Amino acid sequence: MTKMSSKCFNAIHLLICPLTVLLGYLINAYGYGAALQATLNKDGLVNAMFVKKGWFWTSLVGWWCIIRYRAVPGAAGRDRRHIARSFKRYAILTLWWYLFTQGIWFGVGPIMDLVFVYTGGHCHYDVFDGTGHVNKHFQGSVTRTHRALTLIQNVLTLHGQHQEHHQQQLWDRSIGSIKDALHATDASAPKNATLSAAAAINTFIHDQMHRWQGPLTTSAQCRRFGGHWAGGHDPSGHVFLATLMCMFLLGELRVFGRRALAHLYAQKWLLLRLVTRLFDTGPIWTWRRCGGGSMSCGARLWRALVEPPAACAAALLRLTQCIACDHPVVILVALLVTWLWQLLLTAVASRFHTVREHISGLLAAYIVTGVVYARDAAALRPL
Ligand SMILES: CCCCC/C=C\C/C=C\C/C=C\C/C=C\CCCC(=O)SCCNC(=O)CCNC(=O)[C@H](O)C(C)(C)COP(=O)(O)OP(=O)(O)OC[C@H]1O[C@@H](n2cnc3c(N)ncnc32)[C@H](O)[C@@H]1OP(=O)(O)O
Repeated sequence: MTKMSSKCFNAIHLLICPLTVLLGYLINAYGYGAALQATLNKDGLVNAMFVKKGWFWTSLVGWWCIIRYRAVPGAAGRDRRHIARSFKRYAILTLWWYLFTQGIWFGVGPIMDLVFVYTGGHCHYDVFDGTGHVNKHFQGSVTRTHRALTLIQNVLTLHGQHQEHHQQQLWDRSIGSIKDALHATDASAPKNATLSAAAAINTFIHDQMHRWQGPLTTSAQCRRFGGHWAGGHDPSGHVFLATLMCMFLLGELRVFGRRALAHLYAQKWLLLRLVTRLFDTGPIWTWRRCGGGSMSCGARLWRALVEPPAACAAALLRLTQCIACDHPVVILVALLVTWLWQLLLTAVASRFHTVREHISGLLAAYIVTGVVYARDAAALRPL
C-alpha cells in the first residue's frame, strides 16, 4: 500500500465514526431525521439479533478474515506475529466491551450503568400520568408497555397479599389501574384520577418492584423488570458498541486489506460469472431458449418455471460459498456498513439519548481503540 493510500486509510479509520455521528446530527438539524427515526425499531430483528449481539458477529467475521488472509507464503514468523498482535488488540477491545457494556464483576454493573447511577440515574416506575393514563414516556412502545404492565401485575399479585390496610388500598388501586390499562380499548378515554393518586400508585409500584425484584442497578435488569432507566447521564451503549466494532474491523482491515482486495481482483471474472448466473434464469429467457425445438409444451413449462428457481438457488449457494470461504472481506465490509448505518440511526434518534450521552459513548470506544491502534501503527504494515 503506498504511503498516500496508507495515510488516507488512517484518516478514514480515525474519522469515519465521529463524522457518522455528526452526519446524524446534521440530518436532524435539516429536518430529515423524522423519516429515519420512523424506521427505528428497538425490538426489530436487526437491533435485537445483530446490533445488540454485534461484538459476537464482529468477532466471528473479523477473526475469519484475519485467519483466512494470514497466509503469507514463506513468512510464517511474520504471519504468526501479525496474528498474535491482532489477538492482543482483540483481547483488549473485548475486555473493554465487556467492562463498559456487560459488567465489571459479579453483582457489579457495567461502566455505562455505573456512570448513570452515580450521576443520579435510577430505575423508575412512573407508570401513570396525572390523567390516570399510562405515561407515554414509560416504555416508549405499546408492546413494551403491555409487557411491563403484565410483569408488574404478576409481581404485585405474587407478593401483594397480607398488607396492612393502607398498603392494601394502594395495592387494590394499583392492580385496578393496571388491569384497566391492560384492557383499555380507548387509551384517551377520560379517567377520574388525580395527580396525587397517580403519584401514590407509582410510588407503591416502584417500592414493590424494587423490594421484590431488586437490586435494579443495571439497565438490563431495569429493562427486564419493566422499569424505565432515567434520570442520570446514560452513555449510549449503541454508539459505544458501533464505534468499537467499526474501529476494530477497520483497524484489522489495515493488516490484510491489500491482500484481500488483490485476491478479490484476481478472481473478479469468476465472481462476475457467479453473479450474472443468478439473473440468467428468468422464465421468459428460458422459454425463448427452449423455442424452435420439438420440445412439448409441458416440457417447456417445466424448463421455464421449475428449473430456473432451482438453478438460481444453486447459483446463490455457490456465490455465498465462494464469498464466505474465499472472500470474507466482502462480509466484513457489509458488516461495517451495517454498523455505520446503525450508528447514524442512533445519532439521529434524539429521543433515546442526549448529544452528550452520544459523545460519551463515542469517546469511551474511540479513545481505547485509538490508543490500541496508534500503539501498533508502526506494526500495522499491510501484508
Ligand atoms: C484466535 C482467537 C480468536 C478469538 C475469537 C474467535 C472467534 C470469534 C467467534 C465467536 C466470538 C466468541 C467470543 C468473542 C467474545 C465475545 C462475544 C460477544 C458475545 C455477545 O455479543 S453476546 C451479547 C450479550 N449481551 C447481550 O445480549 C445484551 C446486549 N445488550 C447490550 O449490551 C446493550 O444493550 C448494548 C451495549 C447493545 C446497548 O446498550 P444500551 O441499551 O445502553 O443502548 P443505548 O442506551 O444506546 O440505546 C437506548 C435504547 O435505544 C435503542 N436504540 C439505540 N440505537 C438504536 C438503533 N440504531 N436501532 C434500534 N434501537 C436503537 C436501544 O435498543 C435501547 O433500547 P433498549 O435498551 O430498551 O432495547
